[in-house]
Amino acid sequence: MELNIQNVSMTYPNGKQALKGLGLDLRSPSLIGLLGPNGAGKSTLMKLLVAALTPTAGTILVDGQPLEKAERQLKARLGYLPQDFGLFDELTVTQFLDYMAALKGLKQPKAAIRAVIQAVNLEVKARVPIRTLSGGQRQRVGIAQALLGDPPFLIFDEPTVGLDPEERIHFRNLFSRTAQDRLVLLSTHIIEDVQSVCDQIVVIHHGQIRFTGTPEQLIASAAGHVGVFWEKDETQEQGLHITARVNTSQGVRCRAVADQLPPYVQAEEPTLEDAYLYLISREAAQ
Ligand SMILES: Nc1ncnc2c1ncn2[C@@H]1O[C@H](COP(=O)(O)OP(=O)(O)OP(=O)(O)O)[C@@H](O)[C@H]1O
Repeated sequence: MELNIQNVSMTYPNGKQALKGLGLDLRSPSLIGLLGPNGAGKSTLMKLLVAALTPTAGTILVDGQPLEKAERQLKARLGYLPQDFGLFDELTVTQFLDYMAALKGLKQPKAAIRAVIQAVNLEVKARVPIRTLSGGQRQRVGIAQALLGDPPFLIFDEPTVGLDPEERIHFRNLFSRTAQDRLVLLSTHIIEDVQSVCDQIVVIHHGQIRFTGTPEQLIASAAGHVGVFWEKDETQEQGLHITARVNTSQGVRCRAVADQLPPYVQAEEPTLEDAYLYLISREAAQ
């Protein structure tokens, strides 16, 4: 499965330009992490990819065919978890998935439902009403419906928002297993979500793509731009973007990113989070 996004722009009817001349090629198998601050344009891009919105300029190709012509084929091969996903609270998990299976036109709904309930580890909740589930369990139902029918292309928009760390780890493992033979696009602003599982990262900011590559490449791009120092006075922060500050018994220890580190900052190996913050802070400064 291959998606080519060519010079795509999206301006909402109120005049807000959410995406500006985006270009991106996505190919399976891959687990792609789409990172960006709030309002960067991540959800807009995902809505374009599932044909819930039409771009105001540019082209999206699905296996070489324009999306508007391939829309039906795309939807038949797509599992989508939108950011605001409404569940039918009075239905049980199984009843809801049965309904979704019917919408998807699945031939063997029972076996498919059993498989996805197992995949998201919700066997014990299969027969209880959705209204009784915790936030994490509801999110698992959302993921289960996206997985129904084993689609080769999956889009998850902020799937781990509101989950506790243990649930997030469970999801990461699930995504990584899922992506072995598919194209999975995962949008998030939680770096740990992409760090351990994504083979590709796309950073989007102010409606434009600022980086595409592997996590290692993003980390390498920040080498020499990350460091730590003991804060003596606040003027030291000038020209730096402080990413962490810890009060210790010996004083305040700061971590910072900058184009050029001043002599009192001791360089450190960047983490993925440092590299992401460095990229975003540079954009903000421009
Ligand atoms: N229906 C809409 N009408 C007008 N403007 C919109 C609409 N939807 C989104 N926007 C604006 O477009 C920009 C991009 O929004 P989008 O939801 O795609 O960002 P995002 O990266 O998904 O952010 P978040 O992480 O907060 O969900 C924002 O400035 C947002 O306010």
